[in-house]
Amino acid sequence: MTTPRARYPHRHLLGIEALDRTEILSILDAAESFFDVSRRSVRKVPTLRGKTVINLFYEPSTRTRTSFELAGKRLSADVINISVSTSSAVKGETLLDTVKNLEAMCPDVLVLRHQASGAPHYVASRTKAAVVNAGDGTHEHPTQALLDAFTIRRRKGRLEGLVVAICGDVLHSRVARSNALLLRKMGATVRFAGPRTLLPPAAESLGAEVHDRLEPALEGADVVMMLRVQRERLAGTFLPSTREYSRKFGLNEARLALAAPDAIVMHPGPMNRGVEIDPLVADGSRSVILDQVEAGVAVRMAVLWMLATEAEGEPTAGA
Ligand SMILES: N[C@@H](CC(=O)O)C(=O)O
Ligand SMILES: NC(=O)OP(=O)(O)O
Repeated sequence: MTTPRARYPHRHLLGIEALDRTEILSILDAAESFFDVSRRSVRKVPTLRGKTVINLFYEPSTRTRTSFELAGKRLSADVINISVSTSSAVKGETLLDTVKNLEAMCPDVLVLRHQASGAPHYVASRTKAAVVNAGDGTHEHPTQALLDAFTIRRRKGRLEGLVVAICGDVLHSRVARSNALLLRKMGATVRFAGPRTLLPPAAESLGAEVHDRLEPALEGADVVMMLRVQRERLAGTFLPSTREYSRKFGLNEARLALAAPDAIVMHPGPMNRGVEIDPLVADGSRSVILDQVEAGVAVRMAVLWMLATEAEGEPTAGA
């Protein structure tokens, strides 16, 4: 297996905001080279033998935590998972104390999900380990945007010039924010759509068109990305009722017909079936939702490889 030489001059992966186009392409190309190993079409590789990855998750996760674990294991790293509900955080230990204690065990990479926006940035400036943001509050989820870009590029052959509609609870979505940043850097057009109460006030600053109805955003779109209503972050009444939300903002087959004939449907998961997406669409022939999950392992392999080998100079993968 050969992996392209990486161009990734950062010590951490905290957000898409700090990456340029070449660095994004570098990660996507490295992920391509790891794809066969990630799918187990090829035996695992010894690239990160002797390295340690710690997954520290303060919020629930199925896809991100599992795929970081698999990614590390397929690269032969030692991977430790810490679920905060069974850690000493429940006894009152602070985030920084937890990180300092983990650091004493010499991890190379710390993968952190936290409910506070900015938590990975705070930790990154206080630890020797490379930090990966696995989702911080309503801020960023960079590896999700990278795996989404990987999935789109595989299906469409490019990112540049595509029209991507990102629909639903944009306000609370770190996925929407990271995707908008990445897609704009790669030359795609981004449209946000959702009820006014779930659209961020500064959406235009992300370079996105903003619509308070789904239909104009879907018109001719190449990619339709639906978002979950993040009830855990709703601090008040943002929605009249789930039924009305689904009637006005749910993606069904009739609405999907407004998009380009070869449009693909995405969702970062977890889905609320029957709320933001009709099961017929979620399981339909245009859905690439499980391809996104599959891509997550290859993309996270690329990210771990770049960060864990960064200290040793320009990385080239072992095989
Ligand atoms: N799983 C994604 C999206 C979601 O939860 O709706 C996240 O953690 O941001
Ligand atoms: N897409 C995503 O981040 O899923 P999880 O919350 O299950 O990790």
